[in-house]
Amino acid sequence: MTITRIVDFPSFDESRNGVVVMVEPHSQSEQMQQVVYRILDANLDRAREGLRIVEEWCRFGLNNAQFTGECKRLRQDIAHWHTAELRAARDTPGDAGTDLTHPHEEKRTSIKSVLQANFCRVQEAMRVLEEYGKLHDPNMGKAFKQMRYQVYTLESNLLGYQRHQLLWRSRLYLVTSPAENLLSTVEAALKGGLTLVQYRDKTADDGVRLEQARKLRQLCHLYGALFIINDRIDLALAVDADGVHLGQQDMPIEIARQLLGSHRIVGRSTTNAEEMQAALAEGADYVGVGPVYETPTKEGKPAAGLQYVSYAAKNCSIPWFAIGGIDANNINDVIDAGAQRVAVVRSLMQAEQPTLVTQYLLSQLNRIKPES
Ligand SMILES: Cc1ncc(COP(=O)(O)OP(=O)(O)O)c(N)n1
Ligand SMILES: Cc1ncsc1CCOP(=O)(O)O
Ligand SMILES: [Mg+2]
Repeated sequence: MTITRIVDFPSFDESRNGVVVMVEPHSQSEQMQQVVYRILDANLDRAREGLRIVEEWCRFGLNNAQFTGECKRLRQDIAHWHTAELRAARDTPGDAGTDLTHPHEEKRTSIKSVLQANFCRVQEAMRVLEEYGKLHDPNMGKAFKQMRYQVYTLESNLLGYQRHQLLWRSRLYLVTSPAENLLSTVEAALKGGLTLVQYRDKTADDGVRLEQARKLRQLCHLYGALFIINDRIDLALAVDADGVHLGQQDMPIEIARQLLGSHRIVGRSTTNAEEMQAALAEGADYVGVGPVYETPTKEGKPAAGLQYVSYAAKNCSIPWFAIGGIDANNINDVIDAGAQRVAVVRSLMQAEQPTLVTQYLLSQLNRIKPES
């Protein structure tokens, strides 16, 4: 081991595999400045790279000029701070952190997890830039604080946008009923192409509901499907669901919005024209239309009939799902009355082969041209 000079920062001595490094006779403050520059340089790169990854999805995946533009502008703002002075401090071979990866970095299961990980990376880097930036230039701390909040807003807007896009694309909606094989049935339907699931259990204890909702949310997100909770805003928040479904006897939409914000989905049941107009005026994201036929799943509730389906087809400007007694035998009658989307309970929950039934129902619904 060669020791030329004891420096003021022990970490400098230990930074290269235990070998004490030759240190130029810099002053303590010059050495400290180099360390800060290296931190800033590394985190400026990290923030720009993370944003670039998000930007590529906004551009090629979503084809969305607004989100792409926001990512690009943020990258340019970051680049403005990446001066030659900071770049000159780079010392990649001497950086003990370059080989370190987290197991999660190797394993991303969906676009969503790629985006989440990279938003997190950008936000962390910006927090570092905010704190260490203050030592370099007082304006740098302020600038990165603002940018970090802009990134939080971008993330939340992007998530909300993707949720609503998927809602509009969804043609089939599974509303669950209590079952021993709840998870495997839902998974089988997801394998058939289902993209929208509502957890509905009117009798279980909250502990059970919480556990099942958590598992279902994870499962749905693994398959890229939306996960909605029936009736309970608190449960939707507790499990970070994509939204809530509220009936006429449940919470007002306005309260749901206050609690869930605009990025989560709020659905409303409607049985007649008046309820539909109210749901539209109150800002529902989608409505249930039915029961189309009488059904044991909603014992005692009179059928609204196919006339109401036709009314919805002519008058509803948001996604709407015909519900109640719909199965593989009568789905084409419902489609002929004007439905482009349907919700079912028994047809899938009691199916022997939920994957095949999902595929069949979707094949019928996908024959209809999407609304312009
Ligand atoms: C998609 C969809 N439409 C209607 C309903 C019924 O909701 P609600 O009237 O609140 O009755 P319950 O489901 O709570 O018994 C629904 N759940 N989903
Ligand atoms: C929850 C609900 N709301 C109106 S009809 C209905 C139940 C539909 O169940 P099924 O598809 O088994 O007839
Ligand atoms: Mg309800």
